[in-house]
Amino acid sequence: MRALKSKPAAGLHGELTVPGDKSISHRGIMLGAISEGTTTLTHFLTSADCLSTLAAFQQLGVPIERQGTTVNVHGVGLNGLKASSTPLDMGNSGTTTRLIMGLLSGQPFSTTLMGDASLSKRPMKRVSEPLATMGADITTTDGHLPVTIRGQQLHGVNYQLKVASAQVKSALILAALQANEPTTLTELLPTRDHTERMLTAFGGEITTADDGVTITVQPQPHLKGQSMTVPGDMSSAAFFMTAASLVPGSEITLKDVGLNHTRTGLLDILNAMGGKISVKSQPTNGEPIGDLTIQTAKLEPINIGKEQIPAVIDELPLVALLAAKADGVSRITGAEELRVKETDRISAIVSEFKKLGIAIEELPDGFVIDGRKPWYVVDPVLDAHDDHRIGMVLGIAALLVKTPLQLKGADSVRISYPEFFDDLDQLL
Ligand SMILES: O=C(O)C1=C[C@@H](OP(=O)(O)O)[C@@H](O)[C@H](O)C1
Ligand SMILES: C=C(OP(=O)(O)O)C(=O)O
Repeated sequence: MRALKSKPAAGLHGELTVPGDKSISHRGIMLGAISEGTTTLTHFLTSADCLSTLAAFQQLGVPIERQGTTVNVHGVGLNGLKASSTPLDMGNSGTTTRLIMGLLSGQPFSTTLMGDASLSKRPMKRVSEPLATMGADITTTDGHLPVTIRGQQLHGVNYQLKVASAQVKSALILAALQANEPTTLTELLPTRDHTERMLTAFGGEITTADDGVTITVQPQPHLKGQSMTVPGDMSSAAFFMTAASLVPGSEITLKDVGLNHTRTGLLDILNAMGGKISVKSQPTNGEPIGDLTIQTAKLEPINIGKEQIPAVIDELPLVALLAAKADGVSRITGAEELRVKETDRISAIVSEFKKLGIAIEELPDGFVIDGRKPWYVVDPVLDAHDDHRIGMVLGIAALLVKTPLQLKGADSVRISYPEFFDDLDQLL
């Protein structure tokens, strides 16, 4: 149980560089592993999820060294991975599991993947079924982990995705590299495009049509290792963007945050709600980055629907918190994907917010929140539901009440942001 900091007298102040992006850190290891030559990643995210990816590739025979947040991946090429004699442990990481399923579908050996209790409840058929259309041979346990992948020669397909998911898309892209002909994927909505951008940088041939959702991947067994600095994770910066917007008297600057447009939904939402944010973009030749300065603002309510969800999927618990202090009723719909994350995030947010007396109503695919109703603490013991993002949003919510609150499962922050509570303290 962790005692959470309650309402700070003087708001949040100061400058912070948040840890590296989780999605990009995972992909850096994976693309580095299947490339020729060394890939150096600086500002790599050393959270439990990314370390699950790092350990899995070591087990597949890839030499990888890490010193702090610098990682050297000595690529073995697409034909150099080795079978693991024991199952690969995916820990808590959906991204590791689904992307590896795509990659290993085309390898000349079998692999079994397992994971923790939360990951073992998450759906895997969304990946195994589309991969099967390419000739993959994957057995799941009732659609869940453990999963066994028996590598096959894959063929190219023309496939329409059934969920708006960057993990499913990326699994198919990694499989398509190993197919005997090109693959065309059509997304339901554009989702984060780090795999596409990074694959291009590593020498792959992948194009996205002007419609933003049709992606063509050429088979490409030869990729070349790259050096890259991982941008700060927008999904981690989001906690402090929300805190500074809501806690009176705040002004903070977040340095070198990734500003890829497929990830900046929270920035757009905060702007639409009347948030005070200034963005100083920096020139880069890779992923866009910049510094964000955020001041406290009086917020208007917002309506968010399905089209806006992918660019803010991991920040929706924070959108709920912003709505819980906005001057009116906000409605978030089209977010049923939240039910299949580390926990059912819709039900977790509703039950934890109700402990704070927040006027929130659960919908099958989102929530309705009346920010005009005053909060009152009904139960001071909050629960992270074994979900890092729920734990962190509750750590921010505590800054908005005077009553001391406790958090069960605060250790869950290790999954994406081990230094979260220390970094928050720095700004208080
Ligand atoms: O591709 C990725 O790196 C991720 C994609 C998203 O998941 P889905 O693809 O399941 O939406 C996101 O929620 C997750 O945190 C990371
Ligand atoms: C859903 C998340 O990650 P993953 O799917 O990789 O477990 C997340 O980080 O919020």
